[in-house]
Amino acid sequence: MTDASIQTRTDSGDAQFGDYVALLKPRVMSLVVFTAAVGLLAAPGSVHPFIAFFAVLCIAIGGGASGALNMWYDADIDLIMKRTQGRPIPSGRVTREEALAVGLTLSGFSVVMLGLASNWVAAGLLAFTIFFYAVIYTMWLKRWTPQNIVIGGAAGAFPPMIGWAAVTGDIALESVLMFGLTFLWTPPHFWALALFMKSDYKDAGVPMLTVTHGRKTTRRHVFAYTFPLAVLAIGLAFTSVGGPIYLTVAVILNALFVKGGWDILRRDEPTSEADGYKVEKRYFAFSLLYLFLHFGAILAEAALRPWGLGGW
Ligand code: HEM
Ligand SMILES: CC(C)=CCC/C(C)=C/CC/C(C)=C/COP(=O)(O)OP(=O)(O)O
Repeated sequence: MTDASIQTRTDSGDAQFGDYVALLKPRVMSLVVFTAAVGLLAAPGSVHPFIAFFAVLCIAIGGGASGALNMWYDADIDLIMKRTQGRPIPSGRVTREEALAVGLTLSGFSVVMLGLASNWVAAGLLAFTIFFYAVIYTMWLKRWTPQNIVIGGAAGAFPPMIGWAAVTGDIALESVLMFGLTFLWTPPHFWALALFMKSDYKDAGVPMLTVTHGRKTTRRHVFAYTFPLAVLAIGLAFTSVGGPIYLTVAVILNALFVKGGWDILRRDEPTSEADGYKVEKRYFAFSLLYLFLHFGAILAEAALRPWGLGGW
C-alpha cells in the first residue's frame, strides 16, 4: 500500500491528543473491552481487583494498538471512503509513520504488561489477536476475499477468551463459546452496515460481499447467520456462565435478531433506498445492543453468584 498523498502531514495543523486517541478506534473498542471484562469476571477463581483492572486496561490498549495498525495500513482505503475520510491519517493530522509507531509501541507494551501482571497464556492470546486483526484481517483478507469479515471476525471475538485466561491461565469450553458468540455475530453486524454504506466499499475496491455477490446475497447471508448464532447463544445458557437471566435475555434477543434478519431478507433495493435504509440501520444498531446485552447478562449471572443466586 503506497500513497504519497497520505505520507505527510498536511497544512491542516498539528495533531492534537484527541487525534492519537482516535487512532485507537475507541468507540468500536469499548464493546470489545466490555466483552473482555465480562470474560474475566465470569471466569472461575479470582484475581486481585487491581490485577483485574490492569488486565482489562492492557486488553484495551492492545485493542487500540491494533486499531492504529489497521489505520496505518488502510490509510489509502480510508482516504477514499466517505465514512473514514475524517480519520486522523486521511485528514492529514497524523502521519502514517506516527500511527505505525503508536501501534507497535502500544502492542508491545500491552502484551508484556499483561504477561507480567497476569500470565503468558493471556498475553500470548492478546499478541495473537493483535496479529490477527492487523496482519491476517487488515493486510491479507480484507483486500482479498468477501469472506474477509467472517474469518477476520475472529480477531474481535478473542477478547472474552483473553479476559478468561487472565484469571485461569487456560482456555475452557465457556470461553470458546463466548468467542463463538461474537464470531457468529460479526457477519450480520457488519453486513447490515455494508448494506447501507452502499458504494463506499465499491469505490475503495474492497471485496465486501455487497460488492462481489450483490445486495440480495448479502441479505440472505445476514439472515442465514442468525440461526447458528441463536443456537450457540442459547446453548451458552446451559454452561457454567449461563443461568435463567441469561437464558431469558438470549431467547428474547435471538427471536428479535432472527426476525430482524428476516425483515432484511424480504426488503428490496428500491424500497430500502427510498426510506434511507431505515431497517438496515436499525438492525445494525440493534446488533450492538444484542451483543452488549448478552455479555451484560453473563455479567449479571456472575455478579449474583456470590449470593447464591445466578447460574443454575
Ligand atoms: C471483522 C469484524 C468487524 C468488522 C469488519 C466491523 C466493522 C464495523 C464498522 C465498519 C463499523 C462502523 C464504525 C466506524 O466507522 O468506526 C463498526 C461499528 C461498530 N462495531 Fe464493528 N466490526 C467488527 C467487529 C466488531 C466487534 C467484534 C465488536 C465488539 C465486540 C464491534 C463493535 C462495534 C461497535 C461498538 C461499533 C459502533 C461504533 C460507533 O458507535 O461508532 N465490531 N463495526
Ligand atoms: C487486540 C484486540 C482486543 C483486538 C480487537 C480486534 C477487533 C476489535 C477487531 C474488530 C474488527 C474491527 C473493528 C473491524 C473494523 O473493520 P475495518 O477495520 O475493516 O473497519 P474500518 O473500515 O472502519 O476501518
